Amino acid sequence: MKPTIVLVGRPNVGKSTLFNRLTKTRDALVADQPGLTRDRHYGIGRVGDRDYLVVDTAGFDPVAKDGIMHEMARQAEQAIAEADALLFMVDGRSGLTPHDEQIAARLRRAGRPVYLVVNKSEGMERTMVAAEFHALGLGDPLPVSASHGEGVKQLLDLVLGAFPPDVEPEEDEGRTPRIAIVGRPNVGKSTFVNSLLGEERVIAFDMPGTTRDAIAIPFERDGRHYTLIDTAGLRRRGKVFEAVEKFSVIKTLQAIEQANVVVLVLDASQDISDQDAHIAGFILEAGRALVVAVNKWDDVDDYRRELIKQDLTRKLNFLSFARFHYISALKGAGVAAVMKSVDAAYAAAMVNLSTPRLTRTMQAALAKQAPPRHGVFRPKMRYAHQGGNNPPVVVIHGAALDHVPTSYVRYLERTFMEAFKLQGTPLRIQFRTAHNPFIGKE
Ligand SMILES: Nc1nc2c(ncn2[C@@H]2O[C@H](COP(=O)(O)OP(=O)(O)OP(=O)(O)O)[C@@H](O)[C@H]2O)c(=O)[nH]1
Ligand SMILES: Nc1nc2c(ncn2[C@@H]2O[C@H](COP(=O)(O)OP(=O)(O)OP(=O)(O)O)[C@@H](O)[C@H]2O)c(=O)[nH]1
Repeated sequence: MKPTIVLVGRPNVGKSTLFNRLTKTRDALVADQPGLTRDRHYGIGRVGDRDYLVVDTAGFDPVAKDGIMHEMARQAEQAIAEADALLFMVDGRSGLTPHDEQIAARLRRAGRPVYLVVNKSEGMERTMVAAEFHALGLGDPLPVSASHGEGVKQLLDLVLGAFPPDVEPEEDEGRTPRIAIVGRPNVGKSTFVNSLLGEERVIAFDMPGTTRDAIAIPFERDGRHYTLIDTAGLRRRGKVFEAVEKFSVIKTLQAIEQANVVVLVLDASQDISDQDAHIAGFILEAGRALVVAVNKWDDVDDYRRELIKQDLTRKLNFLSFARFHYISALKGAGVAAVMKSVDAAYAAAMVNLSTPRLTRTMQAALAKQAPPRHGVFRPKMRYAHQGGNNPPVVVIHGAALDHVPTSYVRYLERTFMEAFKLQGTPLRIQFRTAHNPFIGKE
């Protein structure tokens, strides 16, 4: 499970600046997807081989009692409650303020590890910066400069060092697909889960409750085994499951990270919102296989159906690798079709691609359309092999591969996906440039 790091501090101390630095996307090519807008408050980060989630509680103000400030405070409270580590940011240039003291008082009661981060401390004497903030009683002040990047690596090492290493579960053949059903509030997730699990067998359903891990519900459908990653603390009441917790972005993101296949539920009776697009963006960034279920199809007329299809094309074009289904969870219509696509997407995400076939496919693509020259360099691609699953990673070896344009990478992605008939999973390409002086010479 990825640790969740939550940034707290009064306005203007540099939270967004640190957030941006901590979530510089792990994969620059993903960030280049047309139409993908990143959420400004929730992000995925990586240092070395460790992933983590970052939440920026911009606007957190424990003093605000009403209006929009109150709503933001409520969201910040939820984030604090779900945090694994809290980074309390203060401003080393303006010094300690009463507002800082109020926030500190709140955080001392949070029952979570708090790191006191003194920002804007570039060019300042370390002991000087730290001195006055010691008074907050939150341990050693940690000087950083978010805008210059100083001290950020050390901070991350300290914070992440407190968590056990994240061991990815072995993806052997005997494993069952892990599925997460996600979507914004009220789109019909619980209804979908009930339709899915209702008449099917739920195998031994125990709830640990105390572990950090999300609850997993094993079930069987048409003779196949799956594990449902729960996003909202589903509890069984009689024959149906219902959510016992409010919608949680953090739990949604963690479920996405832990799943093999994500079912993104959308509401056909509403326009695609920023929140839908942000959740979709995370699924892509996390590299998860995906099936989109456009729900409440029973509730909309032909005109509305046409509109929602246009809206989907316009706003979620970057999900074109996924299969879309138009369903009614309430009537159970389309749920079986969604599960067929889940199976196909899982198979695609876990595919084994042989080196000779990958290399042949790559060579055919090169023959059809060569990568463009970059200055005096002509990229040379020698061979390809598979570098991972979920998503499948194709590693291409060669020379002068640093400047292959995004459009060409997309062309290669499409070529591999079509050649191997991969449906429902994104595919990543990585380049390895050999530093052998003889490679790349004509
Ligand atoms: N000198 C210096 N300035 C910084 C540093 N980090 C951020 N700033 C500046 O501080 C100002 C506020 O930064 P933001 O990241 O927007 O602060 P914030 O805490 O997100 O503010 P809110 O969104 O209002 O909560 C900006 O002008 C930044 O350029 C730093 O390390 N050193
Ligand atoms: N017409 C119609 N209504 C539906 C359908 N699916 C769900 N609903 C209704 O939409 C509302 C929300 O459904 P839920 O399943 O509770 O939605 P949710 O996404 O789990 O909501 P949260 O728990 O708030 O995240 C309920 O009133 C459902 O009856 C559908 O296929 N058609």
